[in-house]
Amino acid sequence: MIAVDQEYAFQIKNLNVWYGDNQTVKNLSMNMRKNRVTAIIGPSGCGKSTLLKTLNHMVSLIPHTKVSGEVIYEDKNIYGETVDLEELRTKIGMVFQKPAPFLKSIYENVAFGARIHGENKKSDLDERVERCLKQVALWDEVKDRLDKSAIGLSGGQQQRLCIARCLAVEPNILLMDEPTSALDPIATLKIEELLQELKKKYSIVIVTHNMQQAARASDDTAFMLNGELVELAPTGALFSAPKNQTTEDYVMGKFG
Ligand SMILES: Nc1ncnc2c1ncn2[C@@H]1O[C@H](COP(=O)(O)OP(=O)(O)OP(=O)(O)O)[C@@H](O)[C@H]1O
Repeated sequence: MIAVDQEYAFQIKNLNVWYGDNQTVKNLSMNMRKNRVTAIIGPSGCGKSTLLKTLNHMVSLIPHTKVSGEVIYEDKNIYGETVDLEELRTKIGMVFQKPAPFLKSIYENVAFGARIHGENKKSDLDERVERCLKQVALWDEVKDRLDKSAIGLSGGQQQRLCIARCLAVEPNILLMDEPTSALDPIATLKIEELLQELKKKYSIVIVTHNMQQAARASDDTAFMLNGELVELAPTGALFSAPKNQTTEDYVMGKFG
């Protein structure tokens, strides 16, 4: 019987990930709180994205990958028990670095997710599309052009649309892999503001290169180095009074 703490969206225990012979996550244990934004920071190649991809089992789509240890989500170790991967990836949505809307209308990008969730009635679909676009603060900007191609939106709008598409399938977790790295500062701030709204309903894990972003937008921050977790702390504490000297050097910009 697994000890599940309801406070946490994920409990990770002794997690190891290998790509072939290259071990990229090393004996990593940490908990990620529900309805909080957890930021994962660390230098390029330290394993941030790999860690994120273990959380929705995406890592197992990559050939020659091996995972050991536990990721407990809800009441299951998703690496120890049979899990319905389709359902898992519905409940744990993912937003990528480069916004990649479908080559469809704005409406269809969101309705697509809703249909997967089994919604087919036009009035219900309309209602859900509107609700999701409002959740990402995009509705007012697009309500008069819902039938126009999503590709005509700005990068920041496209990224908010991709988040709305995730929300349409009713996840409870959002994983974000450097969601603002392709965006300008204003669009970036909009997404960061959005996170503060979304965390009321969802648990969010964000990988970021941008330490200011972690400091501004997250509640907890995990600092990784060479596949290991160096330090996990409430964000204010990690940046102002890190316990570990290596964390301090990193957040002071001395390396990375
Ligand atoms: N599909 C893959 N196949 C083989 N090796 C991989 C694969 N993806 C990542 N790696 C390797 O695993 C290590 C960790 O990569 P990962 O992308 O998780 O790091 P990261 O901290 O997110 O890096 P970045 O900040 O540059 O995106 C790197 O050495 C990388 O080259």
